[in-house]
Amino acid sequence: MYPIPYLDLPPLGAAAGTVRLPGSKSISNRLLLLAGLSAGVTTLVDLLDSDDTRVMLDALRGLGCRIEQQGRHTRITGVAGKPAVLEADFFLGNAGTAMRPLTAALAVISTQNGGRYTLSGVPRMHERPIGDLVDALRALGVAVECLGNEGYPPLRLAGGSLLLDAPVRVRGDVSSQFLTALLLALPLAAGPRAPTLGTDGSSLPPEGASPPWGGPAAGRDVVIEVIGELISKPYIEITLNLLARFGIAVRREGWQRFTIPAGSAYVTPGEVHVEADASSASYFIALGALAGVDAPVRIEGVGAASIQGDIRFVEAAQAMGARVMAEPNALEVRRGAWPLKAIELDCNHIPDAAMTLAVMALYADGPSTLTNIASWRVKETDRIAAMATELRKLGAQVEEGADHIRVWPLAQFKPAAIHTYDDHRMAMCLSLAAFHTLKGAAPVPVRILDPKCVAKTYPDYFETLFGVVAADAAQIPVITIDGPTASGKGTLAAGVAQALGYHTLDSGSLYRVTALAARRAQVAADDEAGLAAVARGLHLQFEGTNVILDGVDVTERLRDEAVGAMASQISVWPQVRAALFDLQCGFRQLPGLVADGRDMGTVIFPQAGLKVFLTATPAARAERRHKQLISKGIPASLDSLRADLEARDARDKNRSTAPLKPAQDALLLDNSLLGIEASVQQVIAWWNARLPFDGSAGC
Ligand SMILES: Nc1ncnc2c1ncn2[C@@H]1O[C@H](COP(=O)(O)OP(=O)(O)O)[C@@H](O)[C@H]1O
Ligand SMILES: Nc1ccn([C@H]2C[C@H](O)[C@@H](COP(=O)(O)OP(=O)(O)O)O2)c(=O)n1
Repeated sequence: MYPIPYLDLPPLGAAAGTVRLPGSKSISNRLLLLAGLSAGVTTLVDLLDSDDTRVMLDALRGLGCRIEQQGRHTRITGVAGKPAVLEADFFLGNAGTAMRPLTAALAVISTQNGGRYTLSGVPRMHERPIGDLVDALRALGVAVECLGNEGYPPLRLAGGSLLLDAPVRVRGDVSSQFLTALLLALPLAAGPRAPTLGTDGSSLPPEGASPPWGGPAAGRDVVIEVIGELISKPYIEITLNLLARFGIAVRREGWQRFTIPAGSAYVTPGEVHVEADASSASYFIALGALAGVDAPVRIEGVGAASIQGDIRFVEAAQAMGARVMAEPNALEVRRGAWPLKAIELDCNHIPDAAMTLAVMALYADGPSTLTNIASWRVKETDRIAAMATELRKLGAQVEEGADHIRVWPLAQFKPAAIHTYDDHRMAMCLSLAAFHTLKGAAPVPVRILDPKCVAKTYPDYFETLFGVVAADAAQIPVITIDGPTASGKGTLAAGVAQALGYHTLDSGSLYRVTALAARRAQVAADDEAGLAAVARGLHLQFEGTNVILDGVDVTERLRDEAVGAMASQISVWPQVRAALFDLQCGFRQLPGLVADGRDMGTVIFPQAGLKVFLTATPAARAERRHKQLISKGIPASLDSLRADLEARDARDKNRSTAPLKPAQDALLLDNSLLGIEASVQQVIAWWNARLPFDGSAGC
């Protein structure tokens, strides 16, 4: 995940490779609730790990479920429909898949155990309507109070008595999640009730409940009727499918009437595998259609056997020209028609994945129209408005209606800072606008603001994307920071890289590790050919900022002054420098690089977008190095450090190959009196001034 204010995507080219997607959010949260309501232990394999599932897990813990997580397995010990917790406040973030079903389940439970529960979320959650569910629950006899605006969370559930003689009626034309919520919760009311015993052993109704409080001993049929035309039917199919796996065989008459049979009780199936998220697959299906030119983009974890409605996004992508090969549990996607073919599509059956089509439409051969998408307006944000606004920033012509969007193709993209509205799908969809595969168009980058919003369903989305796309190396941004020893290059490079989500190259560590390996192999500091052979033969791995030599972490060893001194000596040899050239260039990877050393701007990355030459007075640098060593418990003398540092400066500056000197176009930064954070901010400001994004766009 990139927990940074913005992530810049350079122009992207071909895509190929395999992605393994995280588990489905819809399936994960439904399974969690069902497992929590069942008796006994349910093991969920490959459960999605995201904000929304964490919210649901926390709620289940709050109800008294035991949760154990180990590797790919999550074990949930359910409360058998009877949580002992009678009062609790649940904070559910912006997770609609937690808010709706938990509201229904806790409503029924509160009528049965006299419990008092409140459910709240982030401000956006309090703007997302839940009135249709509240109306249905009130008609059912539950005391539901809207604590803010009527028809919206936060809610208080305060018992009541269930009136089950007439069918429960719920609207189905705004969101199918209300029906899902009732289907998941009402088996609690259909099953046989064990009587509650008074202290004297007599059968008592729970406090606050009026008869009939428990229903007949054998249970009763619970009938749900849908008012209006039910939307997003595939999500109801998922709900029914998962209920069946927990032993609840709902009888369905068309899409209007659903009967939960008398005596129903949640029975854990033991272990359940969570299939990958079909909505998340849509970004990689689109990727294949846009950029799967030579080899396919292979998507594992979801395929033709999926129970998720969004798998039908495949048909939409095919209609736009994608070539898709579907296996039961995997998909392979390549570009077919190019440009893509414009479509006009009723997207009621794929509301979430359809957002991806709106961005694909930029690459089509005419205007594309997506209809029947009114539900977009009540999602994480008003997605029709948000999509129209952001596509227009890219330069596209967009028509927006109450329940449709029309997008015209774009010949030349504008660099844009894309707002994501705390909506994971906005971030993931709009990342596809970074592809520049249209003939004659100048490639431009895309800035995604608040990229961490993808954590809602796909925390590693961008890392996965970068794993399967290629970019022209010249398009991958590089910032170089050169300067003398102890000027703070490494510290500054790390700070800048962290702020931008970029990789780092500590080139000095490569000279240091060569020096260390040479010492071990007893190759002398003046044996140029021998040293170059050592450099070429290094077996290195990099784990974050740690350097692994021959399988051993040598990061700390590399900082020894003796190793540093030898590094300075051996770095004068042209053959050694040449031997390390390709290794250094290889660090230029998506989404960008901050490289520090002596010749980053002059020799290794002469085309870098920003070159900084960092200096500080010898006194300040000696002081810093002294502090650094003392803090690590390494004894050091300030005078000898300064003498050593000046000798090293002289050697680094005066060597004939790649001497230490500012590149002609480098910006000088003397940080003798400038703190670390201020130095980082200065470099970021210089960097942003060189980028084509509108600086006022929220970062
Ligand atoms: N701007 C600064 N002000 C004060 N101390 C700094 C500053 N930048 C870095 N330092 C400190 O100086 C020491 C040397 O920094 P380092 O990044 O290792 O230098 P280099 O990579 O140039 O050898 C570290 O202890 C670091 O925390
Ligand atoms: N790009 C580079 C990086 C380092 N070197 C050499 C010169 C330095 O004295 C050594 C060690 O570099 P390093 O950056 O780790 O050293 P300091 O932390 O600045 O003391 O390697 C180089 O010649 N070219």
